[in-house]
Amino acid sequence: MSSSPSVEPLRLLKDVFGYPEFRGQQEEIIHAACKGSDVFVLAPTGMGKSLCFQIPAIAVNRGVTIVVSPLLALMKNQVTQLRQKNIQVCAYNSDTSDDEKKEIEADLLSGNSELRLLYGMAAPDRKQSAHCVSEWGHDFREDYRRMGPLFRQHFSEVPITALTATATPSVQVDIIRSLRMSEKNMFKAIHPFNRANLFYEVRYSSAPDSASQMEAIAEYIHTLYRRRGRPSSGIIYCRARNTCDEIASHLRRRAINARPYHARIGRDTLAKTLSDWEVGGDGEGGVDVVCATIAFGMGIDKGDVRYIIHYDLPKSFEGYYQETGRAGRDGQPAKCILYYSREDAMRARKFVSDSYATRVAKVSDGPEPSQRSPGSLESLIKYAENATSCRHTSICRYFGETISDNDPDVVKQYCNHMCDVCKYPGKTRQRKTLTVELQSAVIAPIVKAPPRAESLWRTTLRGGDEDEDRRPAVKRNLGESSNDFAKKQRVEPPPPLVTKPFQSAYRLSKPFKPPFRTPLKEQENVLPTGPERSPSPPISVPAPPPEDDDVIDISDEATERASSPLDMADIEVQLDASFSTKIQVNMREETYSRLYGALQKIFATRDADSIWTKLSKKPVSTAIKNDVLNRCARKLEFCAHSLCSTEDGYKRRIASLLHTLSALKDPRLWNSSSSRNDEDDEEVQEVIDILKQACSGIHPPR
Ligand SMILES: Nc1ncnc2c1ncn2[C@@H]1O[C@H](COP(=O)(O)OP(=O)(O)OP(=O)(O)O)[C@@H](O)[C@H]1O
Repeated sequence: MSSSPSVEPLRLLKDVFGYPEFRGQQEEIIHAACKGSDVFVLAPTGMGKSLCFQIPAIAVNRGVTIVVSPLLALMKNQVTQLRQKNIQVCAYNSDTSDDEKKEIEADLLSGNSELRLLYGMAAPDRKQSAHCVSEWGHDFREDYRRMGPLFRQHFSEVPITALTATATPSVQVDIIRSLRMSEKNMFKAIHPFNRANLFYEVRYSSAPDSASQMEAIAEYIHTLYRRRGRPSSGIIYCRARNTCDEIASHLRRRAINARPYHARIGRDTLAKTLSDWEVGGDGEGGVDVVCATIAFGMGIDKGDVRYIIHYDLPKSFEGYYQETGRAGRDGQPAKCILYYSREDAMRARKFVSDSYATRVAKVSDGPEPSQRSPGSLESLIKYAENATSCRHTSICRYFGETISDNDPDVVKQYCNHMCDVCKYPGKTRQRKTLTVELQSAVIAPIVKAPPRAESLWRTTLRGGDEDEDRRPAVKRNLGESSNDFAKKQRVEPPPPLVTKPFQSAYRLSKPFKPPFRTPLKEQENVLPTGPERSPSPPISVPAPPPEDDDVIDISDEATERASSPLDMADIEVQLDASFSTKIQVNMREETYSRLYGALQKIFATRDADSIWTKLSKKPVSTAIKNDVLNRCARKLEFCAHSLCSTEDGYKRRIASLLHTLSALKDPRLWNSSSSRNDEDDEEVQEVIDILKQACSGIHPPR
C-alpha cells in the first residue's frame, strides 16, 4: 500500500510541531513510511522517534495509524500532546470509557475514519506494569510475537514501523522476525547510540552507606543550584520503592523540592507529581527532583532534565541507557551519575539471576531475553568497573557498534571529555583503585589474623578487578596527573571516598571467616546428608524500619534471649579483638547476642519445624539448630561490621537487620508465592540464604 503524503512532512514539522529541521534520519524515515515501506528505526533516546510515525500518520491523509505501545503513561502523554495540536487522536485501553470505545469502533468501521492515530496497548488485558518499562523485548515479547502473524494475516499490505532505542543486533533480528516485517520492502535506519551531550560518571564507593550517599546527592544538587543560580530538573533512580521515599524525604529536609514516584503510590498522586515535575526545575515552583523506580522511565520527555542519578545499579544495561536517556533531551549538557559498589552489584546479580530463569521459561522461540538478563547486568557491572575506557564508547559498543579505542580521533567523535574517564583519567582510576585498596587498608593495619583469613579476604576483594592496578600501599593523596587539575573543574567532583570494606560479605562465595572465636568447631556436627541448595522461596516485602529505629538500643537484648523457645546453648563467644577498632568490642558482642536472640524468635513460631525442613531438609537436633543460629548471627554481625565505617552506620545496618529478622517471624515470608521483583525483599532473602549457608556448613554437600 503506497501513498504519497498529502501534506509535506517538513511543513508539518515546522507548522504543527514547531521545529525548523529534521534530526538524524527523521526525514528519510518519514518519507519511507509515507511511501508504504516497512520501517525499522534504531535511534538513541531522545532522538525524536515519535515524530517518525506521527508525521506520516498526519501527512498521509488516508487510513488510520495504530500505535501499539507497552506503556499507558507514554500513550497518555502523546495523546494529550497531539490533541493540543488539534490532531485527531484517541487511546483505546483500560482507561477508555465504554462510550468512548463505542465511538472509536464506529469511527473505524465507517470506512472514512476521522482519526489520524489510535493508541493501543501491546497487551490490553494486562494492566500497565512498572516493570514493563524499557522491557518490551521481554515482558511483551510474547504479545508482540503473537501480534505479528495475526496482524499480517488480516492486514498483509499495511506497513509496519518498529522503533526502539535499545536493541542489540540479535534483538533487532528478532523484532523484525516477530513482527513479520517485510525484508524486501524495508527501510532500516540505524542511528549511532551515542548521546554526546550526556556526561557519564561512575561514583565508586566501597559499600553503599545510605546516609552519606543521600547527603552527597543533596550536596550535588545544592552545588548545581549555586552554579546555575536556579534549581535544575533531575531524576534519581532507585531499585527499591522504600529508597525512593527515603531519598525524597532526605532531600526535602535539605530544602530540595523532591517527590517519590513508584508503583505503591496512588495514581492521582503520581499524576500530580508528574505534572508538577514537568513544570519544575526552573525556580518557578513545581517539583525539581523525582526519586523514582523504573516506573518513571520510557516516555518521560522533559527537555531540560540536567541530571540523572542512579542511586544504585540498574538491573540491565538497557535500563541504564533508557534511564540516562531522560537527561538532556534539549541537546544541552546533562550529567548522569551512577553510584557503584560491589556490594550493590552482588545484590543486583542475585536478584537478576533469580528472576531471569522465570523470564527465559516464558520465551517460546527466538533468542533469550537480553534485557535484565545476567549478561546484560554483567556488562553494566563491567562498564562500571572499567575506569580506563571511555564511557560513551563502552555504551555504544554494548549495543553493537565497533569502535577502536586506540584512535583518539575516533574516541573524540564519541566523547569530547564528556565522561569521567576522559575528563579526569588519573582521578577516576585512582578513585576506583582506592576504593578497592582501601578495603585492604581498613583491614591490613589492624588484622593480625591467621594468614589464611587474610588471603581469603584479599582474594575475595580483588576478584573481578582484573583491569585495575594493584598497589600494595594505600595512598590517601588523590594526586592528579598534571592535566587533570589544569582547568578549573566545571562538574562537581564526586563525594569523598567511603573508607569501608568493599564487598558484600553476605555474598561471599567462599566460606565465611567469622571474627569470633567460638568453641563450636566448623563442620563438627555432620548430619547424614546435606540440604539441597534449592531456590529460595518467594517472599513479600517487609516494611522498612521506621527512622526512629535507625539507632538500635541494645539494652533489651536480655528480653530477646529470655523469650527464646530454644534451649539455648551457652555459647562462649570471643571476639577477635584485632578486627574491632571501628566498633567497640562489647558493642559487637551485644549486637551478636541480639541478633542471635532475634534469630531464635523466628523459630519460636508454630511454623518453626517447617522452616527448619525448608532450610535443612533433614531433622535437626537442638544443638545443631543452636549452632546454625550462632553461625548466622556471627555472619550477620560480621557483615554489618565489615560494611560500616562508623558506629552510626553499624547501628543503622543492625537496626535494619533486626527489623528483617523480626519480619521473618511471619510464615508468609517463607511461603509467599508472590514474585520477588522488588528490591525490598533482598535483605529478607539474604538472611534466608545465610541460614541455608549455615545449614550447609553443618551438612557439607558431598
Ligand atoms: N526535529 C526535531 N527538532 C527538535 N526537536 C525534536 C525534533 N524531533 C523531535 N524532537 C523533540 O525531541 C524530544 C524527544 O523526542 P521523542 O520523545 O520522540 O524521543 P524518542 O526518540 O522517542 O526518545 P526515547 O526513546 O528516549 O523515548 C521531544 O521533545 C521532541 O519533541
